Amino acid sequence: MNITATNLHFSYGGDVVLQDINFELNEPKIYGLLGRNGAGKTSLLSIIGSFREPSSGKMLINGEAPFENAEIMQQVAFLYNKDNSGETDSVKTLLKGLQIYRPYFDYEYALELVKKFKLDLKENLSNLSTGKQSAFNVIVGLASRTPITIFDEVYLGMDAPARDLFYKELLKEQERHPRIMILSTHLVSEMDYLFDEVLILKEGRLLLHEAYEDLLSRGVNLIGSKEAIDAFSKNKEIVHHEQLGDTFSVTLYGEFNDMERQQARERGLQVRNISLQDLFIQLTKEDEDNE
Ligand SMILES: Nc1ncnc2c1ncn2[C@@H]1O[C@H](COP(=O)(O)OP(=O)(O)OP(=O)(O)O)[C@@H](O)[C@H]1O
Repeated sequence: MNITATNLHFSYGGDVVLQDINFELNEPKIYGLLGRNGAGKTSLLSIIGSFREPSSGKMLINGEAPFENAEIMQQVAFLYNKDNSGETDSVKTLLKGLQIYRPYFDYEYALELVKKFKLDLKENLSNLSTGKQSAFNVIVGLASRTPITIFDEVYLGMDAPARDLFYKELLKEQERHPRIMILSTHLVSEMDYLFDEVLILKEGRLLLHEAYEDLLSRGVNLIGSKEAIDAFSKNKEIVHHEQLGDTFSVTLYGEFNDMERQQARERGLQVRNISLQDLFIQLTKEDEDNE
């Protein structure tokens, strides 16, 4: 399977929500889609999930536009925090029903997960707690085994042990049945270890798309004297800087190789790699956050 976005734009009425988005996801990997509130994550995922159409440009799945495309829709599961208040069916009835239109759905596996997440099969979905309804979405996404599975912040209602269970199941599933999994989140520090690749949206634009390992090696924090820091941040992208008394600290984004690290240490600088969460915060900072 592959997902390709080319010069994709999307607006709600007159409001531009996504601008000039270009990327290709073509391997069965776990992709983390990060962005601050309102960055456009749900809008982008709903286009992949056949819920919406781009205003211009293209979103193609295996070369075809997903919108109202029945064949493609069977290959994609888009899970989000749905309002289930009108739902009158039990968990069991709903899971059984999914077998009809989800060709890869594994009912036995769904039952296994129901036990693990401690859901009551006979209970109406609408009567479950918020966290258990989120767990239901997680179960549907995992057991659907669709070649493209999208979780749009479904785990937000779940408590920490339940989220942990989800992450573990996700990794096991990915090993057994590799697929394109896209997870949107702002729980970056909790989920970063899951990601093979990371996409960051900022104000409707794709800021970056990189392998997680590469991304981590690009974020470096230097602490020390102004002179030494200035020398080492020349020609680098400075994403954050601050002064604490006589000590300066900068966060750089870009190649910072072993030799440069060694030289920086020799000049008395502390050199630290930064976490994806820190990098995310620095890269998606708005101008007013710096004031
Ligand atoms: N149904 C809608 N009608 C009009 N504007 C909308 C609608 N849904 C979203 N938007 C706007 O689109 C922009 C992007 O929203 P979107 O939900 O895609 O962002 P997000 O990154 O998923 O945010 P969050 O992390 O808060 O869920 C926002 O400015 C939002 O106000």
